[in-house]
Amino acid sequence: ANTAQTPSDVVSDVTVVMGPEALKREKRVLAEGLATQGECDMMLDLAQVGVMPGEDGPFVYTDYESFEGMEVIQAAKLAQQGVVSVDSADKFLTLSEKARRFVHDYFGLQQELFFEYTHLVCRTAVTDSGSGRPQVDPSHKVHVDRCLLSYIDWSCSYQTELDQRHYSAVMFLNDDFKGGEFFFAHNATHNAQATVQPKCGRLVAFSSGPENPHGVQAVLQGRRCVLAMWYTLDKQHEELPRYEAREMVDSLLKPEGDQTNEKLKNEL
Ligand SMILES: O=C(O)CCC(=O)C(=O)O
Ligand SMILES: [Fe+2]
Repeated sequence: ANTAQTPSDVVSDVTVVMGPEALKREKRVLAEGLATQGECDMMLDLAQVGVMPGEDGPFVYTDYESFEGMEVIQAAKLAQQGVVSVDSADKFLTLSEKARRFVHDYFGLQQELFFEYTHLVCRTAVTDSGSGRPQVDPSHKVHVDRCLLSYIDWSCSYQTELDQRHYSAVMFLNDDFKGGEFFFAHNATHNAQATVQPKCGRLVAFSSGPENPHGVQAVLQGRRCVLAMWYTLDKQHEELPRYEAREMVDSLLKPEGDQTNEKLKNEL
């Protein structure tokens, strides 16, 4: 089994717990240690305050869950407004950056790997759904991140708004909910081929193409939050608002003392 230490020097506290053998395919990895409990709690607090209703359409839609997500720029703006802590917006950026570096190093990429989209996402079970939920009603149907998967012949059609996605990663933030397992699917069925239990600091990463159909089992109780990330090798599709978010957060993080000194200098 691929249980070797991470090849990454940069992300040294991360351990690979499942490789291609256990996960049944190349270009799949499960790692732990991407975030501490304290860091997960900060992300959960951020999600609690600021997640906006999602507009993610039919793939995530089920009547039995609500789906909400927040982008890094939204977190930075909320920090600026004093609605969320600057530290949590900063953590959103640094945790996702840590994940990106791990994915880049683990898959041995020679080229730079850019963020394409970063999303803090929660799926919450409707509390009064009772036993009405259909037997097969996943939180997120089997899909491929890079193309549109046909449920008739399992072919993948490439669409301009998706096909720049080259790698995907999901950092789990909590486990206090029922259901919500992540799974890789067999190519031509919805059945799980390898299942991953969400847990704070755990990261599943994979190449985004048709070799990696995957989904999320129904969240039956509680709220499941993750940091979902898509990366691209194509700089043209880089997630530019990250730079703006980083600048905003950096200026908010500047110690008070510095500003006072600036003021003093100006007054002298
Ligand atoms: O939340 C997860 O575990 C995976 C979500 C996912 O596959 C997606 O949003 O594309
Ligand atoms: Fe996905």
